Amino acid sequence: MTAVLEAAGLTKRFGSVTAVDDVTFCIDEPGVHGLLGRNGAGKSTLMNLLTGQDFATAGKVRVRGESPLENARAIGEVALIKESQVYPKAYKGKHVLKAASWVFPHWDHAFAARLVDDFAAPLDRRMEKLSRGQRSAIGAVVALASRAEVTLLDEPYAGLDAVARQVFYDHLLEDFAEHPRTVLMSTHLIDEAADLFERVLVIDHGRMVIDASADDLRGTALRVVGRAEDVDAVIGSRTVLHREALGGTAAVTVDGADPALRAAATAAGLELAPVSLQQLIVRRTGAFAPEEVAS
Ligand SMILES: Nc1ncnc2c1ncn2[C@@H]1O[C@H](COP(=O)(O)OP(=O)(O)OP(=O)(O)O)[C@@H](O)[C@H]1O
Repeated sequence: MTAVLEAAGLTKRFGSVTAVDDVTFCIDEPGVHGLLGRNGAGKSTLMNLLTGQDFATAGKVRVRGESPLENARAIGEVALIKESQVYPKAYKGKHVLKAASWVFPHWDHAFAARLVDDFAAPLDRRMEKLSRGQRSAIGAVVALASRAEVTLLDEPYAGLDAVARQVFYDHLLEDFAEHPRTVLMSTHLIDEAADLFERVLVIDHGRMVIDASADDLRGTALRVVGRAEDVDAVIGSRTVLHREALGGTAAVTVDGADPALRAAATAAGLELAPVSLQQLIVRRTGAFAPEEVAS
């Protein structure tokens, strides 16, 4: 089966900055996936490479088995929605939607009209005059109504308020259920979007540091809370991702959530709590020191 998105040894350097560093991954099933990482980690650069908007310094990228740089036929099957999108000067929202309806063969006009209402997207004003949230609203309409087989969303709703973001999540899940496709979305609002993700790719200093199913990932860490001495005895030599201490009490996030740890913690009367995807990624990427990358 041909992979939908594939990168092998993908590298992009801008002078002395390695924005994407030897990244390899393969997505071969429809699903909504997260591309996460800190500011400057390389997410936008990776998305630009995946959509042929930039050239790789080294490595290979394939979208539905073909190079995005050479495959003009695939243009309507791959959508990249990004906050930094530049529009022709005279373009209004209605022009953006009209152009999108020409480019994307699966464009759904009725769905687009419903989305315009739900996001209160202004269609008759120039794009350059719109607020950040209004521009995001137009982007959200294109992201959803295009129904492109491969949809890359680079912080698509950065300007949207909480209500509009929830509208976006609801529409994405509902429409995805009826029209399965591959969606790769970058966001900094990890906890908010976490339930959407089947798989999570985390990039740090250009390197892919996590590529796992969201469920598996959540099960890889545990927070153990209680008397500091008891907590330390139970966690033993396991890797500590984070530690908070107050008086004699400690709350320790441990890398590893094996049954032995759970049993020992329960027997010691310690409190066990799951670690959210956001906490886990913050702990893992926070602990990823630049020296480790260089070595
Ligand atoms: N055109 C460019 N010229 C020089 N450096 C660049 C260019 N584009 C990106 N970079 C650098 O590459 C690195 C990765 O940037 P990128 O925009 O991909 O990060 P990001 O993960 O999308 O960040 P953010 O979450 O802040 O949007 C950064 O150090 C950035 O400064």
